[in-house]
Amino acid sequence: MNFHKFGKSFVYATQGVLQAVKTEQNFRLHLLAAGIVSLAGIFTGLSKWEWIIVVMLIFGMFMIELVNTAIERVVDLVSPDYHLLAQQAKDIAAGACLVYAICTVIIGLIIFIPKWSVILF
Ligand SMILES: Nc1ncnc2c1ncn2[C@@H]1O[C@H](COP(=O)(O)OP(=O)(O)OP(=O)(O)O)[C@@H](O)[C@H]1O
Repeated sequence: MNFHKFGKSFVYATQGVLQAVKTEQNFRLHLLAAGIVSLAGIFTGLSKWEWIIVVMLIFGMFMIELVNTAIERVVDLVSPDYHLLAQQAKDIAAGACLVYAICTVIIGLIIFIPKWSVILF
């Protein structure tokens, strides 16, 4: 196993994440949302399995946003001018983020609402 190559891949991947944090407002919004959900989880008191689901949803959102950003970059590179396929590629990639975000909201509500109703009523 080539540890030097592995180390370099890790550095490049970290650079990619930092690049997305620096340039993508949506990514920073997801970071903020992740912080709020984590605080809500701490104050609500989630079980181990609920935390596992919440952490998977949060990191899944980061992952899909990174893939979306990569698609946007490639589209901008190969099609700086207007093209219907470029539009569709960007819109479909954004649609994937939207679908996943809706999924996280639904699962979040399923986890949190019963706990909040016990606390409140
Ligand atoms: N080269 C292109 N050809 C056709 N339509 C495009 C092209 N680039 C962008 N668009 C359209 O404009 C929308 C916004 O694109 P824009 O590049 O401004 O933002 P983005 O890269 O999708 O997102 P972000 O603002 O997060 O970087 C796209 O979803 C797509 O519908």
